Amino acid sequence: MAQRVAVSDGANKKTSRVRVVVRLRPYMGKQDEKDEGPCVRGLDSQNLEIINWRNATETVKYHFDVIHGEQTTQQEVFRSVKPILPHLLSGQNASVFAYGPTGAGKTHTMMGSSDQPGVIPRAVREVFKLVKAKNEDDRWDYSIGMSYLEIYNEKVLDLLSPSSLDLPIREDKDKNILIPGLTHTTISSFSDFDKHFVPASLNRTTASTKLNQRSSRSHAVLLLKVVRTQRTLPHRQQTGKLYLIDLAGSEDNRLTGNQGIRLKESGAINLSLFTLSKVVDSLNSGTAVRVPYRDSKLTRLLQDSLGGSAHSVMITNIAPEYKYYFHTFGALNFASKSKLIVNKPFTCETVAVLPVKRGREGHEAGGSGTEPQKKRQKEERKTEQDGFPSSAQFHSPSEPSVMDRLIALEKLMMNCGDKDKLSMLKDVAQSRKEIQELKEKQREFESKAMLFNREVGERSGVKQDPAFKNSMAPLQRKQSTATKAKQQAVVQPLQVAQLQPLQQLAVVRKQSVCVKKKKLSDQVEPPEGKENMLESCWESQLDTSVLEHSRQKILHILNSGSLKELKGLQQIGDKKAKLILGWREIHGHFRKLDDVVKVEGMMGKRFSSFIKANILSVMGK
Ligand SMILES: Nc1ncnc2c1ncn2[C@@H]1O[C@H](COP(=O)(O)OP(=O)(O)OP(=O)(O)O)[C@@H](O)[C@H]1O
Repeated sequence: MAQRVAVSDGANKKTSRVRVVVRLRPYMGKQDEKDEGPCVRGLDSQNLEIINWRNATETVKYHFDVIHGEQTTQQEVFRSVKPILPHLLSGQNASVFAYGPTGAGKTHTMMGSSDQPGVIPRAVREVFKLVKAKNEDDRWDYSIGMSYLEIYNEKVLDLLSPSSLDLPIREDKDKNILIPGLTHTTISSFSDFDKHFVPASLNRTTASTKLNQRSSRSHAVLLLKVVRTQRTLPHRQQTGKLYLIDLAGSEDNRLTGNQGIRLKESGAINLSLFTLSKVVDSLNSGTAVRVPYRDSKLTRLLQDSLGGSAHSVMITNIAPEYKYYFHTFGALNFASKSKLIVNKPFTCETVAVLPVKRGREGHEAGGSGTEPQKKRQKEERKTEQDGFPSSAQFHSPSEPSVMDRLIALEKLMMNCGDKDKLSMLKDVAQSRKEIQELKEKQREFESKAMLFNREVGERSGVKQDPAFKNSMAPLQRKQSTATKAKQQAVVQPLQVAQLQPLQQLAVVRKQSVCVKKKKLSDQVEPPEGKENMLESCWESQLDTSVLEHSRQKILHILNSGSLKELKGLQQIGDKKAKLILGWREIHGHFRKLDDVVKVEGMMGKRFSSFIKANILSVMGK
């Protein structure tokens, strides 16, 4: 039996945060989807941007430890994992897990194929290499063992012993997570590992869905244990555990076409991933009384590898296609939260009273030591101290209302119950439809604006947030070839003209009512007595297409303008601009200009005066 030794090594107190790596896979879908362009793209080795779902002219930018673009090789991805592996040899835990939507490349990243091996085979090979190097000049003996399990429908199944039933997850007095009855096999070389791993992987539950022909329906966890024992008395023993986890993908059943058993699996997958996000939330908040690890088998198992004792790397896999958009967005938000978690590595050490058993087959029998629970729980809740910004700061949209909207959406997605989440997904689908309609309107409006600009020989310019400036073309959805074929009209990119200052718009009026520019601004506040006449007939004197154009311009500012842009409208001060932003937060977009009456204080005369002042102002300028 091994006796536990308390570890009080000062060096072990240093914190280690979860490294977050994002991998964008290449296009896998149809040509049509490729023609639309990506909804997300890397900007450099640490930053990426994704289209803002509420306003396609904006993008949301994230900062991560590493961004691996579409062309990244398996070897390059492994470079993000390699540095944590040496910790195993000194009794510390480590974990690597792949997270992301179904079909985004998690299994490719973790398992890979024979010609493109993924993180798991590479990590195992590296651990053997490290041990070999140590063995030559060390005072310790090393042994490596493996376990392999899947969590399917909230059941823990032993992949090395497929006939076994659901296994319990236990915790020892030192908060080590154990699975009594789980096969633990000692392995002596990489080929020995391969011999067990390859057939066991075939036992994993997979099925075909609309999004992925071979979709993992379970979370697969490979556990690699490195035990080192001192050659001389007192035969100290240290155990380092490495979890390599290929999570099942987060799913949208409308996209996967799941029904029956697939739907049930999907429910279990989404629920456990949802719990994982709640755990991340609690760990980040630093105030949670209870981190809900126990709410799912997955989080229970990850307890000592996330926010616990391990060095962790999370690889977030994302896909470029628009159909993955909301899952990609969710995955990025989840990933940016994980950056805030602080792990406290520690050395897990025991004293070997009896000689170490080196049997080929065994069962996980007990824990190896950890530091006291209270101290660790306290440490788990601490947030990152290393100067990285919070998730809210990572979202760097160009103005606060957008950021608030994103945070609100994120909170809703993360905090609502499973049932609510489904209705939330419906809402999101509805919003998506509305965005599409709005975009159509915007395109129509922009092509008109372009036409006007050409007529008056004005040059159009694109307003761009300096923080987002780069040499790349703006990220925007293009029409797929199929849609293009259907549509006759020439559509200008969304960015053009949409964010132009009002001044740059052309003024086109009916010849009969052509009023000089200066006079127009006078008309905003008409002389007494003439107000009624102007109230009733000013609109009828204007060219209808110009009128409509101006209305659309104002509507666009109302729907997507920042606080500053809203305050640039006539008769909108700070308070009104905030009320408009607030209305947008709750209700979304104004469908038509007249909807602005729904904003507090914009009824009756105020409304007509607001409309008139702004239309005339747009035209006058
Ligand atoms: N970086 C990549 N390069 C080339 N092909 C890739 C890459 N990433 C993924 N693929 C391919 O995309 C498809 C889906 O990938 P994969 O099965 O790894 O997704 P997944 O995220 O594990 O999905 P699920 O959660 O449904 O299991 C596979 O055919 C895979 O080979």
